[in-house]
Amino acid sequence: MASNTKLPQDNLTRRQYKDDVYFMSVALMFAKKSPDPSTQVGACIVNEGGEIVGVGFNKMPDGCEGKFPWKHDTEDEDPLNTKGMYVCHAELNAIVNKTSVDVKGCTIYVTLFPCNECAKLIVQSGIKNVVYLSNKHKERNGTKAAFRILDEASTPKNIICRQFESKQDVRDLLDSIDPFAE
Ligand SMILES: O=c1[nH]c(=O)n([C@H]2C[C@H](O)[C@@H](COP(=O)(O)O)O2)cc1CO
Repeated sequence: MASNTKLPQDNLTRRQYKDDVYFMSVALMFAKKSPDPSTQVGACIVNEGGEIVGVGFNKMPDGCEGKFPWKHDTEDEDPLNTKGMYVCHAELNAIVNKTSVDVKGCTIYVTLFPCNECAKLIVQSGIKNVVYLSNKHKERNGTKAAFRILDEASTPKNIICRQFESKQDVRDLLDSIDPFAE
């Protein structure tokens, strides 16, 4: 990215902006590992020193792969036959897979705006920044409740939640990778 390029989000430093592009790219790559046939979500947690301390994607609980349906709740009226009851969200997996003692003060990059359950986890774990890409489920009550949780918690806990706006820079970064370059 040329140094005179206008930052898409004016309140970000150039360093923060570049970090956003790198870490959202990591979250997107992990999303590709998700077996969910309809929505693959990835999350990447970064500490205040700029180190990745957790990654995750949405998947069934360990040992339960292939044992529960990937059906959406619109496809079966019995909730027990739908994925929502069983799937572990990307944020949960990233938090429980952490390589550090805790994730206090960290930033979570997530490819989809968190649901209410993940918003609770994020707040309780001490994560300070949430950077999300898509908000395709904004009409869902879970998403609306998550907004409320993050918003209300932001005053005492200083949580900052913002949308990632640099999709083209992620494409450019990933396109520029040549694993065989000398
Ligand atoms: O924050 C999230 N993190 C996350 O991993 N997910 C997962 C759960 C499901 O596997 C999938 C959502 O599926 P769908 O878009 O078909 O409702 O994304 C969903 C959300 C928010 O809804």
